[in-house]
Amino acid sequence: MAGSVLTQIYREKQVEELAMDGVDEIPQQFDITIYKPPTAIKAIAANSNLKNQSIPFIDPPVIDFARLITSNEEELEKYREALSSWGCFQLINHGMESIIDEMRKNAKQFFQLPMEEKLKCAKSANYYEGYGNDDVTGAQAKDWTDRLFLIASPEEQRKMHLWPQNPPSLRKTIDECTKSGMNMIETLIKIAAKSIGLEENIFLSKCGEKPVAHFRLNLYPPCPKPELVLGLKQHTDGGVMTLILPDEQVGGFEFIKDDQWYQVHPRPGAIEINIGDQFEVLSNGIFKSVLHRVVANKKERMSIVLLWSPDREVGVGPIDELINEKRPRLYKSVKNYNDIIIEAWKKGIFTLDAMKL
Ligand SMILES: O=C(O)CCC(=O)C(=O)O
Ligand SMILES: [Fe+2]
Repeated sequence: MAGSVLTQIYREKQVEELAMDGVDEIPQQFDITIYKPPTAIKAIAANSNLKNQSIPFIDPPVIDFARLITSNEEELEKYREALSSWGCFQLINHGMESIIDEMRKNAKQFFQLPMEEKLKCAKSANYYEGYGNDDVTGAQAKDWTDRLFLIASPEEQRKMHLWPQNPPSLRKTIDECTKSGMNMIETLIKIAAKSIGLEENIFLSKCGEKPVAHFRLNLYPPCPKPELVLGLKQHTDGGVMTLILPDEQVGGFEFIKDDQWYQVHPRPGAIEINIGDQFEVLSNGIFKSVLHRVVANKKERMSIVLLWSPDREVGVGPIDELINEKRPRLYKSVKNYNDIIIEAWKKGIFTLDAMKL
């Protein structure tokens, strides 16, 4: 294909190649001291100076899935607190251990392939799916990461030419991981409704027939000057819930709680779950979408992420049951939240701010 020949000749290097070149100086386009966060993000990230500040550790709530599904009162209370005050939690006893092992093995094998092989799935400049770095405008720094980003569900929306053929089991593993991850998230969404005294299908029934799952394999190559870059800039996830398989050896995930950044020690065996913007919108602000980022490191780090979003054709807004005199409607209703996310991501503004009435 002529397009791919051009990509081979003119393409920018992937972050992994910069890391392998052994660059001493961070290329300007990654340098967060040159490209400052846009205004909206500046206020909240005022205390986010990475150079001179050590970020305190915190352990987000640990939720036992096996206990949660039996409607154990204590677990439900912890879960409600995680959804409404933290925006993130760690899920244990989830039953996904073997597929997670398989997924991590396959993801690692993919990133270890020669660049030429990975570039068979290269993303194009103006569209997010495929293998490569993210798109930014001139106003912000690029993230120190290479990722494979795919729509994994519904099946008919998959773009198979962007799905790697190597390692040979990767496609099947992503498929299985998507199916069990989506089931898990849908169960968690039901229990979230029950935890605040609502009928269990109340949120899911507003998300349409064909929820969307985005799948991301993130590689954060070793960085010679981690204090000058971010692995992934501060953002909220746009969907309802996100399932993250963090690197169990190398930390880097940080999030904001009560206006303070915290870092998390990866907990072996746990799945990290984030609440996304559309759960905050559906719950009229009761559940909190968590602002988070990934810092860079001198060591390589890998994470695997599944983002669950409503059907694109469905308008998502606060549910009637959570709007009343005491809690007036906070957000408008929109379709195609993904388009809003991508535009906001490029401009560096918060998507939720664009949703406020
Ligand atoms: O790498 C991580 O731990 C988090 C990744 C993340 O926030 C994302 O892909 O949206
Ligand atoms: Fe995220």
